[in-house]
Parts: sequence; C-alpha cells; structure tokens
Amino acid sequence: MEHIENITNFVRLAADDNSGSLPGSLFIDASKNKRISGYLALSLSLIILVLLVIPSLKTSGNALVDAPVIGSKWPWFNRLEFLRDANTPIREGYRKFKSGIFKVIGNEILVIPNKYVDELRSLPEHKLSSIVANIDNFQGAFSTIDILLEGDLHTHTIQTRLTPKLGTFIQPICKEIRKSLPVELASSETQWAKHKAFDVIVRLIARNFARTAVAPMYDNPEWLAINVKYPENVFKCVILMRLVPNYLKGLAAWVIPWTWKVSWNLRGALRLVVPIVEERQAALARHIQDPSSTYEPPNDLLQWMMEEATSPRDARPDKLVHRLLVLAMASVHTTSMACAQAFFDLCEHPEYLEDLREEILGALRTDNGWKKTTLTRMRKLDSFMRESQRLNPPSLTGFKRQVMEPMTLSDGLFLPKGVHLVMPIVPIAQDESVTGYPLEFDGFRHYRRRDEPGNAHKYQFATTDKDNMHFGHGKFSCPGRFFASNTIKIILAHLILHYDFRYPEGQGRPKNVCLHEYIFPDPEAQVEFRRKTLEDPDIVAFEV
Ligand code: HEM
Repeated sequence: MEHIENITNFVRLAADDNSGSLPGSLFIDASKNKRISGYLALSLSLIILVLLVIPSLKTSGNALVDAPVIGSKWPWFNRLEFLRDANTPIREGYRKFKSGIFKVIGNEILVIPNKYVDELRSLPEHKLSSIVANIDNFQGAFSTIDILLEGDLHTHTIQTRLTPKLGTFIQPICKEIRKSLPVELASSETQWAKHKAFDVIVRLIARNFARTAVAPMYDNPEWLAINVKYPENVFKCVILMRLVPNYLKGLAAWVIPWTWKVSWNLRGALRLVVPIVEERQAALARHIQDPSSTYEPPNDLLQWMMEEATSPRDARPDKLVHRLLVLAMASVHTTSMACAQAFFDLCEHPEYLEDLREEILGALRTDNGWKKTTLTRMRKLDSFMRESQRLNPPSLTGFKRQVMEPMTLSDGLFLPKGVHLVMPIVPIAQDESVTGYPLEFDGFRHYRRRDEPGNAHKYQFATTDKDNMHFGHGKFSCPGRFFASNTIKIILAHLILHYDFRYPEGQGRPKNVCLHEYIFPDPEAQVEFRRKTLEDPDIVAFEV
C-alpha cells in the first residue's frame, strides 16, 4: 500500500509542478494536457518507426545481394514471425527457388543452394568463416560464446585427441549408462512407470560429457548441473536476443535474465575447475623438476586441451574452463536431442525393435562384449538414427557461414564481404529427388543403401554429404559427431536390451518444439518404461 501512496503523491506533485496556474490541484488545463499527450504519442511513434526502419536501411553484407525476399522486408516483424514459424518461409523459398538464392527475415539471412557446397566447403576461415557465423547466430558476446574467436583449441583437441581414442571410451560410457539407467528409471524396475524421456536422456548424456571433460568431477552434482544448465541458458538467451535489433542488444542484455544466468554458470565452472587446472600445472612442474617422480596425466578433455594449448592465452586456466563449457554447449543438448528423437521414433515404430535387438546381440556375441568394432557392427541401428535425424533434425538450416573476403562463385554469383549465408538443409534432405518417399519413416533405408557396391562407408549417421548436412559438411563440419554417434548407440542399445517402452495410452509421437530455425524434441513428453524381467544370460555376461 505504501508504494501506491508514494506513486499517488508523486503524480500529485508532478501535476502541481506542471499545472502552473492551479498549484495543489490535479485538474490542470485540459487542452494543454491533450496537447502534451499528443506530442508524447507522436514522439513515441517516431521512435518506434525509426527503430524498425534503421535495420532495413542496412547497406552492407546481405543487403548488397540481389535476391528475392520471402515475407515482408520489415526485419522486426519478420524476426518475430521467424521465431514462431521458420519452416514456412524456408520451405516456400526452397519450393520457389530450389537452385537459386533467396532471403528470409528481410536482408538478415541469405539462403543459397547446396550446388555451391563443394566450392565453399574447403575455403579457409579468413575467406569464409564458420566461427564468425556461429558466434553471430549464438549472439556471441551475450551468450559468452565469443571465446571461439580466440582460436580453435577445442576443435583441434577433439580431432587429434578425443576421436582417435574413441575406442577407449566405449567401456567407460557403457559402465556409466548401466549405473545411471536403474537410478534414472528406478520406478520402472518392476512395473510400467512414466518418465519425461528427454530429461532422462539429457542427464545420461550430461553425466557422460561431464566425466569426459574433467574425469575427477564426474559425480560432482554442481559440475553436472552446470553442464546441463549452461547450454539451456545459452539457448534461451539466443532465442530472445535474436529478436532484439543489434543496436539495442547491449541494453537488452541487462534485462534478459538468461544473460546473467549464463555468466553465473561460467563463474560456477571457474570456481570448481580452475583449482584442478592449477593442481595439474603444479604436478607437471614438480615432475619437470624431478623427472624420476611418478606423473600420470589424466585422460580427459581438460588435460588434452592443457597439453595442446600453444599460446599463453589459450593455456590460462580461466580460458580452458570457459572452452570446456562451450564444448558442453556444443555437445550435451545436440546429442540429447538426436538421442531423444531416435528414441521417440523407436516408441513410434516398435516393429523395428526385434531386428535391432538381434543386431545388437549379434554384435556383442561376435565381439564377446562391448568393443570398438561392436558399434560399427550395428548398421541397422545406425541407419535408424540417420533416418530419425533426416526427419527430425536439430536445425532447418545449416552450413552457416560469414563471407570474410568478397568472392565470385563459379557461375558468377558475387558474394560481398559481410554476407551471412545458410543452406536449407531440411528441405534438401526431404526432397523427393534426393530421398524416395521422403516424408515416410523408413528406418533401414540407409542400411540398404550401404549394402550396394561401393557404399559401405557412406550413408552413416556420422558421415556428411551435400544432401545430409545436419553435422555441417567439409572443413568445419562437427568434430564431435563420432563421439555423439557412439554415445547415442550405447544409450539406445541399452534401452532396447533392458527395457520395454511405449507411449502412454492415446499418445503418439510428440510434436517438436520449433523456435527460429531450431527444432527441439518435446521436453515434456512422457514415455512409459518397464525393466525387462527375463534377462538374456548372454547380455548379463557381456556387461560385467
Ligand atoms: C548429434 C549431436 C551433434 C550435432 C547434431 C552437432 C551439430 C553440429 C553442427 C551443425 C556444427 C556446425 C558445422 C558447420 O558449421 O558446418 C557443429 C560444430 C561443432 N560441434 Fe557438433 N554436433 C553434435 C555433437 C557434438 C559433440 C558431442 C561435440 C563435442 C564432443 C561437438 C563439438 C562441436 C564443435 C567443437 C563444433 C565447432 C567446429 C568448428 O567450428 O570447427 N558436437 N556441430
């Protein structure tokens, strides 16, 4: 009540101040009052108009490319519409200009066809940048992703240290999943019980990533929570910030809570992990002083990045920890989304389960347990995952790039500096001329294609080509896709072997949640699980 009274007093005093001739009274000259309101309304309308018009007057980058625009040219309305439904303009543009170029959200996004991918995919970063485009997409400075501009230590480390060692991670991931599943699905041990499938999967994957990132922290609940929350907060920040015109973003960052949350997560990670970096640096220094002392460097992403860092800045403990979080952002939710989509497809198509179970058991029997080769033997499961991603991918557009030097493509298309381009990867993957009966879920279609002569190594979940760019394609394609593929296979295989699952009565495959070009599996969707009662003795033997 007190503050209402204060406001009333304030209004009264302000009126006193303005009324001039009638001090102490709220009843000021009505015509003057009307005039003031008129001026105020006019100024406000002018300000709004200027704010809306400025972005459409841009005279650089995409604005210099002559291409048809899908939707209205007013960026802000378009941005809002794109947030709600990006599918319609992207598909409409593809339908009308399949092998040509078009723009969406006014001048903001230039969509180009995949006929250019071969001449663009190997260009160096200083000519065509994936990092600058991704920082722009992820609202760099406001989501703390701009550390990527400082170098590619994290990508280099995944390529040179994680991927070659993937085989050694299979047993630890399996152990982790076997330990976590009964905890996550505790109520399903004896009877059918409902769980939010996405939540379960995110926690399994985050735990796995948290351990791969900093081995001694694998069961630290705070570190685990940061690995889940940081990517979520970054996405929320990105989704809102994208609506705000560039010149207002700095201001908006103060009022959008997720920009603060992202910073809190980062601070939390620094508090937890910087002391570990310092301990490791001290242990190495002791070993250099006394080479006879025992020194066993841990096997995790943090240690590898410490060893691979070539500049003092990259080697700084705070920078290393920040990069680990960016990796959590790149890996935890992307992998969880793909895994959840494939799992929803398994629930929707139980007719595949018997075949998949046979294949998984066959692979385990051949290898006498979980080995590096066991996962490559699961070709039907791999095909199922690829088909699931083809129909329910994480993003409508891909191959997001920023032109850093003006260039002319082979057919004469000129791309000035500053162009932000993407490719319409979903319409391409779902085009009849690329994939027969494109909207039908055919879980083993890629398996059958791989059986054709010369195709054994093509059409896998983690292989990219110009028609399948959900992991990008070329020089900057996702370096973590092999790790993601292994993790998803291990989780799905364990679910298939140990659980029965189904949608609750009357419920089918949940609808995706689409925001901007991003496509998320429904995080609220529930699935019923029940632990299988009859354990196959073979499986039990393989899982000691
Ligand atoms: C199903 C899961 C995943 C999907 C769908 C995915 C997708 C992508 C895509 C589309 C890109 C951009 C490629 C381009 O611009 O052409 C990318 C880049 C990247 N991804 Fe993944 N990713 C996944 C999992 C992972 C995992 C598990 C890791 C880490 C272990 C990872 C690390 C990265 C990194 C570091 C980059 C940046 C590469 C660069 O700029 O050179 N990703 N990912």
